[in-house]
Amino acid sequence: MIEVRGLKKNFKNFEALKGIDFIVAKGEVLGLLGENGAGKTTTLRILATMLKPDGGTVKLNGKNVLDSANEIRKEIGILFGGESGIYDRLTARENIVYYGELNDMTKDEIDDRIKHLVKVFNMEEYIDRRAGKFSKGMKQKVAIARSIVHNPSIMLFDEPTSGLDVGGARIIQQFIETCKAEGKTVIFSSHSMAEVEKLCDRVAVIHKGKIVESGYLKEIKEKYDKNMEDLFLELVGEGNEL
Ligand SMILES: Nc1ncnc2c1ncn2[C@@H]1O[C@H](COP(=O)(O)OP(=O)(O)OP(=O)(O)O)[C@@H](O)[C@H]1O
Repeated sequence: MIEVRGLKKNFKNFEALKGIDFIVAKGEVLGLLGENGAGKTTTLRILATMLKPDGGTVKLNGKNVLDSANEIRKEIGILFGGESGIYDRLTARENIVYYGELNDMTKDEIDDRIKHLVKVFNMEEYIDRRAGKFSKGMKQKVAIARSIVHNPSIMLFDEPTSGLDVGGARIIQQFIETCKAEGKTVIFSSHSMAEVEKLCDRVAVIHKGKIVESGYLKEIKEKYDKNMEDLFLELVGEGNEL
């Protein structure tokens, strides 16, 4: 469960978040939508305890980011888009072990979990090879496996499919569906309306640091009687001049 109420964040005197509210229940996927610079990454970084909020309340599984950051980190998995962040000089296994150790797992716990993840992601052939020569798709799988080595109940994705080809994006989308099926609480940001329509239960649209619409995708689509793309453009006030 994720609860965000009145969340504010300033960078010097620039108000990046001006009082954001949304909730995501266990087993639900929330799509965070917004144009470049709207505040999506800032919101996700606060949820991931990487940035401190300046106002409002942010709770993950009932724990406040301001006083329970260490506990929260054990309950969240983070997959941010762009470079996978996999260490080229380490093998796939070593990359995953390293994250397990960062999450205070014992060697036996890590070994058991890797056995499971290798099967789930078909990594048998390359789990003990150095990551330097891996394809983007292989690196993506290692990055996913690493993000869930500690079996978190909450997953945060920031534009996870940006820059990936169709196959790579499909791996991530299927992973998001698996997270939902396993009852995890999921938030992901995206610029792809097709992806949002496919994966989300709820959406929250951010515009210039404010939520301009949020709720269940189905209800919002009924309310506006529009496809996601037209609806999004109407909400963020773009395209009207065409
Ligand atoms: N560390 C920082 N210092 C100053 N300004 C920042 C900082 N981080 C973000 N901002 C500003 O805050 C605003 C929101 O940025 P944010 O990265 O959250 O947007 P976003 O919705 O994730 O955009 P994108 O889709 O381009 O990734 C932007 O105007 C950005 O320039």
